[in-house]
Amino acid sequence: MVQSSVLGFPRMGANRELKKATESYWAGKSSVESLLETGKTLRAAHWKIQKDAGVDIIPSNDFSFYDQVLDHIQLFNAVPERYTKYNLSPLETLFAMGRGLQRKATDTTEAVDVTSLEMVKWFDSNYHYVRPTLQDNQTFKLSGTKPIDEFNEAKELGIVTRPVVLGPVSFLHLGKADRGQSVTPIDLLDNLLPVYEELLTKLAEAGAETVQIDEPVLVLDLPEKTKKAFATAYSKLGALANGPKLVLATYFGDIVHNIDVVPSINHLYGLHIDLVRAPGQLKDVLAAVGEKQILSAGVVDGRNIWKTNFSKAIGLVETAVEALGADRVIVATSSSLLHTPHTLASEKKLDPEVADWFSFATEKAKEVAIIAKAVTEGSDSVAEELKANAASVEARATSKRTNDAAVKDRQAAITDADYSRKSPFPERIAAQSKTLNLPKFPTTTIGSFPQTSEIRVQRNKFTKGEITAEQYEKFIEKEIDDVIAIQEEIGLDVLVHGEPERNDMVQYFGERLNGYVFTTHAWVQSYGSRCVRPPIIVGDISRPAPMTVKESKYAQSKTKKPMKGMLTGPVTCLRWSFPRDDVHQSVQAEQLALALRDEVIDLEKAGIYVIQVDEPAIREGFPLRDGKEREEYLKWAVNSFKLSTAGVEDGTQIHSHFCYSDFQDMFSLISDLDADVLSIENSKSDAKLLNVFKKEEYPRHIGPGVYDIHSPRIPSYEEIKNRIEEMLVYLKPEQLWIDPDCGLKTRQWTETKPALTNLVNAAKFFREKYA
Ligand SMILES: CN1c2c(nc(N)[nH]c2=O)NC[C@@H]1CNc1ccc(C(=O)N[C@@H](CCC(=O)N[C@@H](CCC(=O)N[C@@H](CCC(=O)O)C(=O)O)C(=O)O)C(=O)O)cc1
Ligand SMILES: N[C@@H](CCS)C(=O)O
Ligand SMILES: [Zn+2]
Repeated sequence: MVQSSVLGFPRMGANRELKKATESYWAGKSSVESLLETGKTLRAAHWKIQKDAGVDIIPSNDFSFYDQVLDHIQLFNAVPERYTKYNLSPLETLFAMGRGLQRKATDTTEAVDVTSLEMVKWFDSNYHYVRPTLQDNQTFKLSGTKPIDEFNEAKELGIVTRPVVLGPVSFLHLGKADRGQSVTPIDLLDNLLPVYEELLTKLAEAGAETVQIDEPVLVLDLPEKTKKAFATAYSKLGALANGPKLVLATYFGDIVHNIDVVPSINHLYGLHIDLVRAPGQLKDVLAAVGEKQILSAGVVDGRNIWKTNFSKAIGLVETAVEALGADRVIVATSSSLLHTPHTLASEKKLDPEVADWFSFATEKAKEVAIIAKAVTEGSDSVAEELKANAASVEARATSKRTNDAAVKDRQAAITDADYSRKSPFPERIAAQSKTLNLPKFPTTTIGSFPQTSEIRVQRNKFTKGEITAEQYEKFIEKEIDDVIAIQEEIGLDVLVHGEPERNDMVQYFGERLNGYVFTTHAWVQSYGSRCVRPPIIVGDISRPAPMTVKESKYAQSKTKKPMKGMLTGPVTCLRWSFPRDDVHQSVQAEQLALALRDEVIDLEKAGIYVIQVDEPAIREGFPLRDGKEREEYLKWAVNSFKLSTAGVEDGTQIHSHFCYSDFQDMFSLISDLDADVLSIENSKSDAKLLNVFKKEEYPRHIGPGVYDIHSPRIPSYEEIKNRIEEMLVYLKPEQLWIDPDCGLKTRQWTETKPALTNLVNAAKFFREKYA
């Protein structure tokens, strides 16, 4: 019999209960017991959803109060000493690593001041994990029981789950040496394996027959040493006297380039592959799996919201069954469903025509069960479901909503000249110096200011029709007035309007563009307690009207300082939406670029002479593996940015922003964007990363973020000054801008004002030093 399985379920809850409980606990408004109880309730609810959907193999330990990789850091006692020295509780330590902790001394406790660990993109997704940060003399110890406790918790509810554990090779490969340390993480494998042996044995003792061990790094280009580590690790973990059966899970790509690793793991019970992202790997993998090994076929997309095409999925599964037999095939989600929203049932406002095309986590759980049944018992056993699915797939393929001839005509008329600014950078910056008249070390922020609960409440009232458009507009104008006054008081040079009118930097644009639909409840975790509600691209994209001009123009009218217009770039709009799967991403990016080009030109016409086009997702879109796909991506991603920005005069300054600094393998892309000013994340990474800008003699302006905005802690004046000093080793004073490393929407004003005051004072120090 073909079984069905889910690799992981979203943990926030249908109404983001986990986010609300966590933030309430952080704010001191509710107890730790109440937070733990919410976690328990959600886990039970999610197991039940999957059981009711008919899923045979249900995961546990996919839940986390912050991030699953961070859980493993704590589970293996790989917590740096700067966190353990405060004797915090395990949960407090977890959150301190995730988001930093700054706490004044009390009568009974000492003061705490510690920054967070680095947070990085989970492969090419908009989910962020906390990076294992390792020491030269790193030791590991099993120091917790979370996977076992959660397995037992489900068992008590009558559900025998398959625990999910991040594999040792991925844990180490995704980690890094701590600042000042030089360890190559994979060299720590021998130290780490005994901890896995103990953990797996304990899981088996608790009754876990099978464990899903995630090794997603197998889809990457791996150094030889890392590839060999698979054999070392799994010859031990797959042969434990009393260990569980292991299903090694890979996702987000194919493993064909690492197929020589497969023989070293084909004594394991099973192997999971992502057949949504890489259906072409099936043949090679079938030929390489072990004689008795199970293949878990990931045919239901864990990364997007489109209904599975049953006919295609069944075809793939049947190919596997023909080769291996029904008992050796599992129908699965392609990856964890963490990246999909909870349930389509919450969407009461979606047009039924398009709602019928979607499937969220709860519906996807049903899909794996239906596909498994179709293959096991024959299509007659699920005839109704197959018929409805085929009708839905056909309706989408032929819908008028997907095609707009005017958009296609405009794309066809694009010329080479549309991609280039009028003059090269030296002439542009000379013109910009005249229009903008900025000091050395100009200061700015990245766009958003705190999204206070007042802002959210007013927006919510407006959405529900409880206040009029005029009342809402007045409220937004007042917010803009306030942030301008604050920025002028602090002494920033290039101001922003603060983005109070935006729910999210992508959703906001999605709601204003043709070709998109948006949801009311389809939240997806981005990091920690933060969630996004990606809009959905269903058809060709165009801009019916200006999207940001009113607010930017208003803001500029309220200050003599330059006001920066603020847009989200085409690649980021694409990647942080749920994209179409029937049209290449480059086509969708080009359509977005044309819409944004019109917006950029309209902003300039309205008197906005600094325009930032954010492209934080351009890095995560970079294909995971070296090769042709990367070359193609570099071309279309750069072109779409240039198409959106190149329509302005020389004196208009184009900024771009990326909240990461991992440039080594894509410096050409950064440079080719031809933005006048770049602001990048640099606060958590080693300033040496800037070396690439020095080495490549980067000619334009750059603002490497001087502090980490993801943490509530306030950076001191000295700290920022030291950071700038470090940057000046790599960058010329005349090219350096001073800014935080991302927008301030997630921060409180009590954190923002002192942090920016310290930032401006630090810039003034260098202005005098280099006067
Ligand atoms: C910069 N980043 C972003 C990423 N992706 C995006 N799509 N957007 C980003 O900004 N990726 C990388 C980084 C880091 N990631 C994030 C992700 C999310 C946030 C964030 O602050 N999220 C907010 C939600 C933002 C939002 O859409 N808010 C809406 C709805 C607010 C709401 O909850 N309303 C309530 C009712 C109102 C009330 O009474 O309070 C409700 O619906 O129940 C809005 O503002 O209108 C979050 O809170 O998680 C930051 C960085
Ligand atoms: N302008 C956006 C960029 C975030 S990446 C903001 O400030 O929130
Ligand atoms: Zn950012």
